[in-house]
Amino acid sequence: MKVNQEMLDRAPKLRIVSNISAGYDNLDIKELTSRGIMATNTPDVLTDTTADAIFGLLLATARRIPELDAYVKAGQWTAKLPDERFGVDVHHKTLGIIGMGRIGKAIAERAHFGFKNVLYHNRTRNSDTEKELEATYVSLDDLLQQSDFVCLMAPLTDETIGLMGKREFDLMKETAVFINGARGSMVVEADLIHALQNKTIRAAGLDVYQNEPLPLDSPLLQLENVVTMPHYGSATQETRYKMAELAVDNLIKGIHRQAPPSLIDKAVLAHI
Ligand SMILES: NC(=O)C1=CN([C@@H]2O[C@H](COP(=O)(O)OP(=O)(O)OC[C@H]3O[C@@H](n4cnc5c(N)ncnc54)[C@H](O)[C@@H]3O)[C@@H](O)[C@H]2O)C=CC1
Ligand SMILES: O=C(O)C(=O)CO
Repeated sequence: MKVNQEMLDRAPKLRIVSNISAGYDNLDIKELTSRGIMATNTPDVLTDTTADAIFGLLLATARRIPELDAYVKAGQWTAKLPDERFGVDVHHKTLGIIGMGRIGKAIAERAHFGFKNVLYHNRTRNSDTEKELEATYVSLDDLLQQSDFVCLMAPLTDETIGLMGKREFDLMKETAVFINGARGSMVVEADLIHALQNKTIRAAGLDVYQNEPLPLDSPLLQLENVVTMPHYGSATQETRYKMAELAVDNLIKGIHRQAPPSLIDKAVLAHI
């Protein structure tokens, strides 16, 4: 839900907005802070769960697992699997991660022994991750040109909206797979669809979309080289419970005008 000026005008007594998600692109943080309203999110508790899901999406897309599951269940497996159904190797390839934050790093940990190289692009370099996981910092263009798998895991901001468009998909290898575990609006969806339809990239694994739930007339639903998930990254029973607990802790602290554990903009404390 968008929390913007119009909504805030209708809530003059509001003290805190407790978001149950790590991403907070739905919140106007500047406006909230200027009104002395705290804003919180639920990072960390969902990091490994989301990394598992996005890594699973990567494997499923490369090895076409959902398509082959449907093939077996439809009774089409009546002879040797035809070559056209084969997937592509993941091991000993190059993974490029855009946004080496908490979840990006957890994905890099999972890739460390399986991939040949992990490249990353981030707002700032992370020398600990470079040492620990032998990840290499590169420019965005180098990452797009060199990676066999490109995984988007940065936040949606004014800077990252539409980050992946025609120019970026054109830079990717024709054999590369694109994975989006971050936010749909970081991708110009029409350009992604064009790249997939024209096979200028091999495939995409998507957990997030420009419009959610994904509209039934989306061309993405017609493409064999797309694996979809329903914004599912953090969706396990255990993790959703931890997110709810953290959101409640944040809320109770905020109501009592105390600093919540995951306060997004600490500058707000000067206004309360
Ligand atoms: N698919 C899902 O279910 C989920 C999606 N998410 C999305 O993943 C995002 C990342 O989550 P975390 O890793 O917890 O956040 P984080 O804040 O730990 O990491 C984000 C990283 O992206 C980097 N970054 C920011 N702007 C960038 C830019 N222009 N180019 C490259 N890197 C940039 C930051 O420096 C930071 O290292 C969230 O903002 C949310 O949108 C988060 C959880 C679940
Ligand atoms: O936490 C987030 O940002 C999500 O996308 C859902 O868990």
